[in-house]
Amino acid sequence: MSTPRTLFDKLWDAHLVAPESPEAPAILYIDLHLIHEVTSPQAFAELRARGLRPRRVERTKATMDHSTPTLPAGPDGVPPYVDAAARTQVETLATHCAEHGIELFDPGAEAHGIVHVIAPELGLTQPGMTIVCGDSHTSTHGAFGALAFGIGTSEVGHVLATQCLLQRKPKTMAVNIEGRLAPGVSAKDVILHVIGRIGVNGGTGHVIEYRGGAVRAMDMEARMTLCNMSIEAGARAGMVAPDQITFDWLANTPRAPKGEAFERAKREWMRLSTDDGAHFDTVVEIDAADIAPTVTWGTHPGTAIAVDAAVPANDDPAATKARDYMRARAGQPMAGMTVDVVFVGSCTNGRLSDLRAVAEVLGTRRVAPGVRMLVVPGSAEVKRAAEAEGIDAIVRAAGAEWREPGCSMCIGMNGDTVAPGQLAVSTSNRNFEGRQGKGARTVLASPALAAWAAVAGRIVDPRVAAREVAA
Ligand SMILES: CC(C)[C@H](C(=O)O)[C@@H](O)C(=O)O
Ligand code: SF4
Repeated sequence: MSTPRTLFDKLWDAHLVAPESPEAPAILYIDLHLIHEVTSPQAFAELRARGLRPRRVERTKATMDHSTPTLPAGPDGVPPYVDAAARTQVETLATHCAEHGIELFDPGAEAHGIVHVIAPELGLTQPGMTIVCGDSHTSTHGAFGALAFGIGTSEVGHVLATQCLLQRKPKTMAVNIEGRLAPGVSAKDVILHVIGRIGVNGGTGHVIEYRGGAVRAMDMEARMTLCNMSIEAGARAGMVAPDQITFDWLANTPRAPKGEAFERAKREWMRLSTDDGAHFDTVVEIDAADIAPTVTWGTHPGTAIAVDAAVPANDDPAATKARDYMRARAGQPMAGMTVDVVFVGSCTNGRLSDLRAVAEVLGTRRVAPGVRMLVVPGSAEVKRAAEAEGIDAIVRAAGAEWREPGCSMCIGMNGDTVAPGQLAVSTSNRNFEGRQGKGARTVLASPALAAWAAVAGRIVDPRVAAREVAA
């Protein structure tokens, strides 16, 4: 009998061009290379300087998302870029794609939006693949049982030129989430809880496999939310073994194999799970029943606590600094904090199920006076599907802004920013100082919690809010 292997081991072995040695990292074959406007310009410049051309253009797909405006183009047809640099960045990618024959999903295309939203919905992301992108949240694609991770700009150039990547073999971590999630607890609460437990460096050097009954019960969008934030725990990648839920999703995507080819692929995909008895370097056990609606109090995602908890009172310098920046008092309950902005969107929570959760809370309610709420679908497809259900109408009637797809206020590169000192409840993945704008204070949360915060004008426990409404 051969040694039992983890899902990660199987993917690693299947893509190994040359194993690692003490002198050199392993060489891995890359099945899908996603590129966007922020981390590709220097890579293309490097190629040109060396007289090289992309090796496998059909395995390279491009999109624009970070610097693209979320307001429609003016009468001149030019999108309202925040500045000339943003426009140049976007136009440079278009030029590079045209020059090399790389398929580009630009705002003019039917399919466009955030790279980690469009690749799965197109079916470009498939189980068993190695997927890289010059973007840390590439871990999202691991939800399909792919080995997917972010790479640096010089590596983008390397992959463009060779379709291969130099990598040291990471360690493996199992995060077992057993039991059932309580009502009102979503995948976002789960991943915030996990990061709160293991810390922002807890996954360093590891590839995480999320396992257990609570994960198996999640739909694909929830699994993507889970894998998306693996990087915020320091992990190289996150993954979930593919199953019938994965195959059903893929069957409805335009680029997945069709007919007999799909059945053949599915037979291969079904082998992509961790063998019984396979060894993980690190194992973390989580009881799903322990997970509450979760928020962050500080300036990194590891500061996740239950929404009914209080800002910790520990007096180490980092905590003091974070409390000062957040203008939060030690011992202050999270619930009740005044909210200025609510952002719903990003590659973490900008999918249809997320917008449905928001619409369900909003219903016929209105955003509290003085609160600005921005709802940004993750892709054109998400936007179309949401509009077909009337979600845009609910959002607008509530007094919130309904935008074009893109990264938007997750990172603020396109001009959608939070003003200095304002507190934003955000469904995105990073609450670093200045992330959403200079001096902006970010509280990470699920879509449902964000929507309740918009309605109340303060942070509220969605369980309490739902109970009060029902009473
Ligand atoms: C701009 C890009 C390189 C960056 C990343 O790598 O993740 C961004 O997407 C982010 O979320 O901070
Ligand atoms: S939505 Fe946010 S996290 Fe995702 S790729 Fe864009 S900037 Fe990065």
